[in-house]
Formats: sequence, C-alpha cells, structure tokens
Amino acid sequence: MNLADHLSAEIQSSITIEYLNGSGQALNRKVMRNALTSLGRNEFRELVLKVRDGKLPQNFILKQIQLFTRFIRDGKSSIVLQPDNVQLLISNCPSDKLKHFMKTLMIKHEAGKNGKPVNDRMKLLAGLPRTFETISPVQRKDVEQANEMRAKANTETPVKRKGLSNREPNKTNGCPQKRIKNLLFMCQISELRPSKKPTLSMPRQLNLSTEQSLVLSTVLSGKNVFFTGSAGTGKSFLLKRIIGALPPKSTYATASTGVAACHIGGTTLHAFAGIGSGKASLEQCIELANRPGVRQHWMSCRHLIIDEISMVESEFFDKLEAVARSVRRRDEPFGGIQLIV
Ligand SMILES: Nc1ncnc2c1ncn2[C@@H]1O[C@H](COP(=O)(O)OP(=O)(O)OP(=O)(O)O)[C@@H](O)[C@H]1O
Repeated sequence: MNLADHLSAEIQSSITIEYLNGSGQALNRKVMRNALTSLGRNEFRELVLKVRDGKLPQNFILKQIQLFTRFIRDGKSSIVLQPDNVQLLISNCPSDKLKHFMKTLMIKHEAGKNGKPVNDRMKLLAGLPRTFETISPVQRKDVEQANEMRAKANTETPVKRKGLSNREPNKTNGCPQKRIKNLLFMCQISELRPSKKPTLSMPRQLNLSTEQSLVLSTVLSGKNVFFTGSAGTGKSFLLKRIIGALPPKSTYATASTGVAACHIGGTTLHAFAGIGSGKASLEQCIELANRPGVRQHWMSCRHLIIDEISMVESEFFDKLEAVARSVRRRDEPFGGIQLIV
C-alpha cells in the first residue's frame, strides 16, 4: 500500500452488520472479519457505503445517520442508518485511517443535506444503470457547506435540555433560599435551547517529512524496519503515526522500559513476551510463552513494535526470536512477525 491510499475513503476492518427491530434490538447479524468499506456516490449522487469481503458487495444509502466514535482510538466506531434500522459495527481498523474515514463521512453527509432527496418512484422512472463512484477527497468548500448546514440546524431545531427534563428537583428541607433555587431550576428545564453540534474542520493529513513518509510506507509494505535518528528528529511522532496506521488487534506496541511504553500507549516488551527475564533455558522460556493468555499474544501478533530497542539485551532479543518461531510453529525470523524497531 502506498501512502496516497493510506488516508482515503476506504477502510479495511472487521464489520458486523446488524439488522435492528423498532426497539433497537438486533434481529439478524452478519460478521465480516476482513471487509473493505468504501464511501462513494451512486447514480443519483446519494452518499453510499459499499461493504465487501470478497463476496457480493452490499450497498447502504446514507440518508439519516448517527455516528458513534467514542472508541475510535481503539479502531472501533459504529454507524446507525436510521430509516433502514441497520447498524454497522466497525472494529480492528487502523485508528488514523478510521478517524479520517469517519470525518470524511461526517463532512460529506452534512454538506449534502441541502440536496434534493430522491424517492423510490423517481429512481424507478429514471431507469439509470447502477453506478458507484468513490467519493472525492474533502475540499475546503465541503467543510464550509457542512458547517453552514450545522449552523442552520443549530438555530432551527431546538431541543430540550439534555437529561434534565426527567430530573426531580432536590428536597428543599423547607429552606426558602433552596426553594427559590429549585424554582429557577424548574424554569430553566422548561426552556428550549438549540442543540449545539461542534464546528467541523478539514480531516487531518499525514504531514510527514520525506524520510518519515519513506519509513511509514516501508512499514505498510510489510517489511521489517529499523529506524533511528538524533534527538528531536521526529522518531516518537513517526512511531505514533505507525501505530495509528496498523490494525489494532494484530499490532503490539512495546518498549524496553515502562516509561517508554506509557509514552506510546503500549506495554513493556517483557509483559508482552511473558518469559520473565529470559534468563531461563530456551525450553523453559517456550513453556512460559505457551501459557494461556501469553500464547494468545504471540499467535495474534503480526506487527511487533519495540521502542528504545537499544535498551534490550541481545541475549533476551535472541531468546524472543527463538520463542516466537517455536510458539508460532513457523521457521521464518520471529515466526513471521513484522518487527518495527
Ligand atoms: N512531521 C512532523 N510534523 C509536525 N511536527 C513534527 C513532525 N515530526 C516531528 N514533529 C515535532 O518535532 C518535535 C520532536 O519530535 P519527536 O519528539 O518525535 O522527536 P524524537 O526524535 O522522538 O526526539 P527524542 O529522541 O528526543 O525523543 C515534536 O514536537 C514533534 O511534534
């Protein structure tokens, strides 16, 4: 994969498609472990999500949508398609890609709200052949349009104060001051105020230097990578972009020390490896690495990041390599795990 495709309107992830009933319970569920989801437009210029996993693609027209992005940093988000009662649960997506994708979706959807809706009758009468065109990158005018639509909605659709309408005022204990306060409180909850959606900005670009881009594209090509540089040359910055570009379930970000591990939001190399100090014999280390819980790390790991590799003892590193090959039953270096150090 080259870097131009890295932040695009397409994501590779696991997807669960849930078909909901009127009360939001899932009636039917379809799980795709490795799905490709693209954002595009159909022959009527409607916004469409195309989901495919090697079989027949499924298209979802985005009319009224709700986006849930609380766990976007963990590579998870969900999209609820309201009139159709369908929910798409996205997981195991590289977090930077997912952030870019969801932001593009949000801006394009919001910006397209002033377009005329096409009903089924108009579609039938038009008799156009089915098409799907991948969405163009977000432009400044899309963001402006989206913000205009948001501002309009903010002033036009007042909603009741969130969560306050059902609350009972506190008991007053007969204190006149408290009674006045409660009266004010009740007046406030009966007021209407406009819902406030935050202003949108352009999706974040990679903004890497030439050397940083080269390292990231080499990582994405699947090769083992060692990168270094003097203080302040952007190693930590690049490492965060690398972590954000890899699928979370199969990527382990580790460092030789706890402090360095915290810095990149990962664990220590020792905690990942589960072989203690590594001073035991190879057989014992392999036995330790085969314990439930530890073995699962080794089996699911496809990309191992080790920050501050210079602090890792060579003996321990060699042990890890041998353990990886044995536990994963693969004779390639590190049992086929891609190393980024
Ligand atoms: N591509 C970039 N775009 C914007 N800012 C960058 C970029 N690369 C690095 N920086 C900034 O440069 C500064 C130094 O970067 P960073 O801390 O990653 O360097 P480092 O090589 O890890 O340094 P050290 O070895 O001292 O830990 C940081 O403020 C970082 O945000």
